[in-house]
Amino acid sequence: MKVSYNDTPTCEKSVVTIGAFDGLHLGHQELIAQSLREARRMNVPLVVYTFDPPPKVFLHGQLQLLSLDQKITLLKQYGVDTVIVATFNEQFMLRTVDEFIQYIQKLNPVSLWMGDDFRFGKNREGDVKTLQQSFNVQLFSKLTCEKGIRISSTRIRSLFKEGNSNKASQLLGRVSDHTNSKGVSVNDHYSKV
Ligand SMILES: Cc1cc2nc3c(=O)[nH]c(=O)nc-3n(C[C@H](O)[C@H](O)[C@H](O)COP(=O)(O)O)c2cc1C
Ligand SMILES: Nc1ncnc2c1ncn2[C@@H]1O[C@H](COP(=O)(O)OP(=O)(O)OP(=O)(O)O)[C@@H](O)[C@H]1O
Repeated sequence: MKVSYNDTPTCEKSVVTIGAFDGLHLGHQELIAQSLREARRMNVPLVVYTFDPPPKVFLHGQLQLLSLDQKITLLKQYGVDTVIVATFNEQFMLRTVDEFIQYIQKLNPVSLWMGDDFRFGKNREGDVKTLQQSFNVQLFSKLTCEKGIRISSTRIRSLFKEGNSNKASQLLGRVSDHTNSKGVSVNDHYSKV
């Protein structure tokens, strides 16, 4: 797997998915598995474009579920071909919708895979409709738990804060414990992924 930091390589063709993917929970895993199936069907690489730190960690000081190294290790295990890591900071946030679209265009995506709530660009001005003007966007239905509640990084962070690491681990699809004071994950066991 290739990892590219703060640089968007040029691809002849690709399938792309974009997001913070903090925790790489069961919903993220489904989205990546579906994107990977499509990439294999089209015989093109799967590119995951992600942010470090996750925007909600940078902007709102939320608990970080996975370090960058852990996220990269898992993405490799899932069979992703290329990961692009964008350092998320004040400077990156100023990039406009058009600038970001130009970066993604370098990947020549045959399709972009994401949930319908994806936002991007300065002041979060871009959304899925904006992307649809330039790309073939495949919207992915949100995976829910058995009670019908959407699985999200936010929900998993809350579960850890409540001390419910069993339920959090269930939604992550692997055993994980967040017991240190900085909220950086410890004791992650990848064997179940
Ligand atoms: C080029 C770019 C600029 C962004 N600028 C902002 C911003 O000004 N304010 C903000 O709250 N989020 C900003 N974001 C973060 C997005 O709102 C969002 O968190 C990110 O695209 C990840 O999507 P996800 O949270 O669905 O994984 C920006 C994202 C990108 C790609
Ligand atoms: N439960 C889910 N099922 C399928 N796709 C999901 C699910 N949750 C998020 N996604 C998708 O994964 C990509 C990355 O999402 P993101 O990193 O914002 O996850 P999140 O769980 O919504 O995080 P947060 O709760 O911090 O907003 C987006 O395209 C998003 O729509």
